[in-house]
Amino acid sequence: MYRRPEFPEERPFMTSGIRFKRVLLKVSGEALMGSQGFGIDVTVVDRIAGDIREARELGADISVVIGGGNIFRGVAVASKGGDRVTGDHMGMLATVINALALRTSLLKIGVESIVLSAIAMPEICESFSQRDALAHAAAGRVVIFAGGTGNPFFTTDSAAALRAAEMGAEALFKGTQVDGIYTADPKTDPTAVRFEQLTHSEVLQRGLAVMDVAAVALARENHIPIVVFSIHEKGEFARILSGTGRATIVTD
Ligand SMILES: Nc1ncnc2c1ncn2[C@@H]1O[C@H](COP(=O)(O)OP(=O)(O)O)[C@@H](O)[C@H]1O
Ligand SMILES: O=c1ccn([C@@H]2O[C@H](COP(=O)(O)OP(=O)(O)O)[C@@H](O)[C@H]2O)c(=O)[nH]1
Repeated sequence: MYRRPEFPEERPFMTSGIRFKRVLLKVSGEALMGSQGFGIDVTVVDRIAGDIREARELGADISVVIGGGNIFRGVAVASKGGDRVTGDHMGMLATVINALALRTSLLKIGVESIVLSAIAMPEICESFSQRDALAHAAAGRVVIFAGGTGNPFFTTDSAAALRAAEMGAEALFKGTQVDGIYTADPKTDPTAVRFEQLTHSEVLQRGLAVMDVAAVALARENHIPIVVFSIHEKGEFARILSGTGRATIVTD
């Protein structure tokens, strides 16, 4: 039977009325490029950092897994006949660049945070261990997980489900380009209809491709709800935590 790990110094549950106290936020890499089409738009990163601060002020403990799609995806190498593993290594390095940008934006607004990378690069940031991650979270820091799972052939969605389980998160928030899960990809199918609520099994059975299968299966196994929402809407993260806001919630 899976048991949620406890923080070393568990803080009392705040009576702030939020839906989830301990949250893992997955931030899409693609979202960070804003309208530029590539790389990092600092104004977007600053805005997302502000959203994280706002959610913390509601009483939520937040940790973050950050994507890398604004800079590099491994499939881009593989699709041109290159080596997938090398491409994935490049993609994982991209997530570290994004993590450093987010930490910079959080520090600017007075939110203490730390980058823990699944790939050791001690001159740049700390290396991931569950023990350290829990200790930093207990000390009130926003833990930013970089480097995905540290393994090729995975995605940062899978890393988000993995870290959510390791952190004992009560929910995995996927902040992405769309405001929920639809019957089909709303970017390509204008007739797609949005769901308010689904089960993990329904997401998998219907082949709803907003998140990869491995990530949804891992969240299902560990009974972690998934909340899909638009990372582009300022303040939406806090609104959903408060019980309003627009999202699709995936539960057991
Ligand atoms: N059934 C669906 N409902 C919602 N979005 C979907 C669906 N199928 C595909 N998508 C697409 O999945 C995208 C999110 O996945 P992905 O590109 O991996 O995002 P991220 O960069 O946030 O990890 C959405 O932007 C959307 O275009
Ligand atoms: O555990 C992981 C996580 C990510 N990646 C690589 O890093 C890239 C960027 O991550 P992702 O595509 O998940 O970023 P996002 O879609 O969230 O921007 C991926 O395409 C993979 O090449 C990987 O190899 N292993």
